[in-house]
Amino acid sequence: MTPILEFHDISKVFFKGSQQIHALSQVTAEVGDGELLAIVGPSGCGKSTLLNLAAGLMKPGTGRLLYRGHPLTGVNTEVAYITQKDNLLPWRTVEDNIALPLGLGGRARLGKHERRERLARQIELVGLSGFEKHYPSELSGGMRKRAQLARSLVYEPDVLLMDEPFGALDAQLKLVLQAELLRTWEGTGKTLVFVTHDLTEAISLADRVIVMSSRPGRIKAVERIELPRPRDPFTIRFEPGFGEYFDRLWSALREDIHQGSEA
Ligand SMILES: Nc1ncnc2c1ncn2[C@@H]1O[C@H](COP(=O)(O)OP(=O)(O)OP(=O)(O)O)[C@@H](O)[C@H]1O
Repeated sequence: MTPILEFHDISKVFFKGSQQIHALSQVTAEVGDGELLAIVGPSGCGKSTLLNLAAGLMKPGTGRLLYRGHPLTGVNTEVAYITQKDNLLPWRTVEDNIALPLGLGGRARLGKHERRERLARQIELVGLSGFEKHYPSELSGGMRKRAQLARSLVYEPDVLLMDEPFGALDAQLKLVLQAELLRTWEGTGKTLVFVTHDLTEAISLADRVIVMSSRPGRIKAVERIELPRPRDPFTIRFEPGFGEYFDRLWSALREDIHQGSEA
């Protein structure tokens, strides 16, 4: 596995007035090029902080962070980041929201025709055809997530970071969107880092699952998920082996959930 992201002995402390918050402690981990990595852990253990570091939105306190073998300095323009917050622009239509990254220049600078084609392809891929002219307030929660996903994928980033993208959705819709995400990702060779509280979701989607301890977040366990692909999130939980993965990961997670959770 060639690493695309490398966290070497990373610690991160936040200062809030006189208070110090030790978010991460000596985290060493790699994300393989083309891998789907899930990160689980109790609330407040530093999962979003890890994604913020990977996106170059903040710097590690100590330790080294490499992207494709080079130290990351500044914002990482090779990644797309779906944060927990829904940040669709309310005054733009679905189509204009999704097209936003295409207007930002860099390698996304495309001709008019290619731009229109790529936009239409992406809208179709996430099942939003017919809703191009709608505003975010006119969409359901699931549709807004789809629009966010399309906006992140439209400029074809090498790495997609997703912070609990389906956390607030009902169980059925979550399964539908997991299936769509897998269909969109499988076979692309792109890297996906996915933070979730849901162990079943982590096992269903990921090549590897990292379990973090309660704050300060450390890597507590790493499990390679050898379930076959393509996967169907509706049925994969009934595959032989799924239960064993669940039991092992849950026993790593359980004690920290009870003692350290802020939820
Ligand atoms: N900018 C900041 N300033 C101060 N403290 C912060 C900042 N960002 C994060 N923290 C603190 O660092 C800790 C880790 O936060 P982080 O958001 O990474 O956790 P998380 O595992 O993603 O949590 P959750 O699962 O609840 O989203 C928390 O205690 C949080 O309050």
